[in-house]
Amino acid sequence: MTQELIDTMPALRLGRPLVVAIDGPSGSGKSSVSKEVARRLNLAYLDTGAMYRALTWFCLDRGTDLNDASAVELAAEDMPLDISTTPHEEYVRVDGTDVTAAIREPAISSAVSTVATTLGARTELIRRQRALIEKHHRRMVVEGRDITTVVVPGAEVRMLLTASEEARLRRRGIQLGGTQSAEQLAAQVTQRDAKDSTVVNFTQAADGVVTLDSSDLDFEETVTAALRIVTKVINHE
Ligand SMILES: Nc1ncnc2c1ncn2[C@@H]1O[C@H](COP(=O)(O)OP(=O)(O)O)[C@@H](O)[C@H]1O
Ligand SMILES: Nc1ccn([C@H]2C[C@H](O)[C@@H](COP(=O)(O)OP(=O)(O)O)O2)c(=O)n1
Repeated sequence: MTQELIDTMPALRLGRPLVVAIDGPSGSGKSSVSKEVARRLNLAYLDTGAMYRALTWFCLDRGTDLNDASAVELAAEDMPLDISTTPHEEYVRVDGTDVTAAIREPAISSAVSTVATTLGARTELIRRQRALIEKHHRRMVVEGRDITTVVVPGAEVRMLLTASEEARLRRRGIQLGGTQSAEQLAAQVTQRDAKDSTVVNFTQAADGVVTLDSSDLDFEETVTAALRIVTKVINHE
């Protein structure tokens, strides 16, 4: 299946730029699906949410007041961040400390929206995201909330991955090993999305952005549907 798809994509074989931008709400499957799409298409991969999470970890670690916008902006500029850009290995390091697991803790999930709604911090992280995309010669799957609209509006492929709220809460619950109550899950998914939506729109597809609703698809079906969208868009079908 993948090889057949790749054979129909001259843009992939010739090494031309191919940015696949994927946005969507929490629990829609962005990270897992984007990573698998990158693996199958042999592209680099960037999880921009992990950058906002790393900045939140950095601020909390050094005692920065998350409600002090200038301090958070300064922290964004100061943060020595080393993040994986391959779908084959996941790591996030801040000033040499491996924070890969720590940034997924509920404490970070509850604090990250405050950091992500600090506009100065966004400007700095977006600058770093664009630099990483250029470093990889614009051959990358990039996922987040504002990739299709702000970070790379000129991406070759732009996709909004959605799923019903019920599906997203269920998936996140399973992912966290059933450790979270319904209230905790709602705080980490629904309420966080509501707060994040105040600075970026990831609930409606912008012009030229293809919506993929994964509510009734399993993981493999979602990956296949995403690959079909890539093929279709770059082959101008
Ligand atoms: N289509 C799908 N059907 C069922 N589970 C899925 C699907 N897509 C993703 N998942 C699972 O849902 C969980 C949340 O996905 P994740 O990629 O972390 O979402 P996001 O990055 O959008 O928050 C993961 O455990 C993932 O394996
Ligand atoms: N491009 C992005 C990516 C993430 N964010 C924000 C929104 C989220 O609350 C946090 C963490 O993002 P992440 O993708 O890890 O969140 P989920 O695990 O999908 O719930 O960062 C953002 O504002 N812009």
